[in-house]
Amino acid sequence: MTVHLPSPDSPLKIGTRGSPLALAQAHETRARLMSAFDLPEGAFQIVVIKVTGDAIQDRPLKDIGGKGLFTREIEEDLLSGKIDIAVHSMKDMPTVQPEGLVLGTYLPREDVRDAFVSPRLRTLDDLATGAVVGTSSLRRRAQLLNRRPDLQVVEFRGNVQTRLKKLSDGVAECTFLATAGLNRLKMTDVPATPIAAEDMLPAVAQGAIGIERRIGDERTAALLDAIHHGPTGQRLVAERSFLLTLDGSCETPIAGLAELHDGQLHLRGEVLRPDGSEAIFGERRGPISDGQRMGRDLAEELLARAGADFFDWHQAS
Ligand SMILES: NCc1[nH]cc(CCC(=O)O)c1CC(=O)O
Repeated sequence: MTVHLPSPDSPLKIGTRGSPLALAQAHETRARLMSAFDLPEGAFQIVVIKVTGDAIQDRPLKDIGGKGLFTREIEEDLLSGKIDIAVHSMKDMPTVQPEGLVLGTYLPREDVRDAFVSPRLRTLDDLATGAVVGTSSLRRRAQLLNRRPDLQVVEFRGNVQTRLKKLSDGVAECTFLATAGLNRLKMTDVPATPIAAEDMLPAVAQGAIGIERRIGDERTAALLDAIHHGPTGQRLVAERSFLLTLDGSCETPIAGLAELHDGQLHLRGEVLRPDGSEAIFGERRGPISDGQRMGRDLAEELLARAGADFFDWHQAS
């Protein structure tokens, strides 16, 4: 099939949020497309889309709309044709896309691990009894409190600089960031140490960039085919199937990680009570092509072990 290539006269419009990480991811996507088809930069137009979530920095995400909040407006521009592709952090993406859109192209995954960020300390074990830690992530909060019920968790939002300033001001002893974000932003001077997945299982799809397009836009489909990273796709199929079956609202602390070893898929998953009082972990190993079934199967196991009242708390408020 001949690919109808974009050109400066008919550029491919790449939609993205305006945060430094989102821009870095859009630039990486453009660079991969340029080299796959030997195209000039002018064949692409990066369109920055202002989204509500970025403008609201002072309230917890879950209070202003949660997952989907950062993507809904971008998806509207994709559907209307203002942009041709949307580049996303897969961690922030709902498991189901709006009618008319497909999200199935992935760039090679970055480091999946969370990072322990502190100007003074190196690891979780360095935290004194009762130490104050900063995070707004329900998952990280629950995982931390599960291991260390003595810790005090305070809300921490904002960009990396804001958070580092809060740490140096003594607001908290440490915070947590995805290592992938730090790497993609080349923030080598941030005092961050990766945390093993065994100690803090990452969020589903952490470190993965996904590219969304309109169904039926065959020119774009052919372009994206050339930069798709198959192994990342196989891992994400299992992780997102796990998440879909758990029907995780943004208020349920969920972690999940699929890895490929010796031609096999290894999927680990965890659900927690928000206060960390209980964590339920499970895993599966199987053929790579069984990822979707394994994700569903593991989620069903965790749901059964959790029991009906495990998720009740979030209807109470
Ligand atoms: N929820 C925000 C978000 N979405 C993606 C990343 C980092 C990059 C990634 O995981 O792909 C982050 C920041 C963080 O968790 O530190």
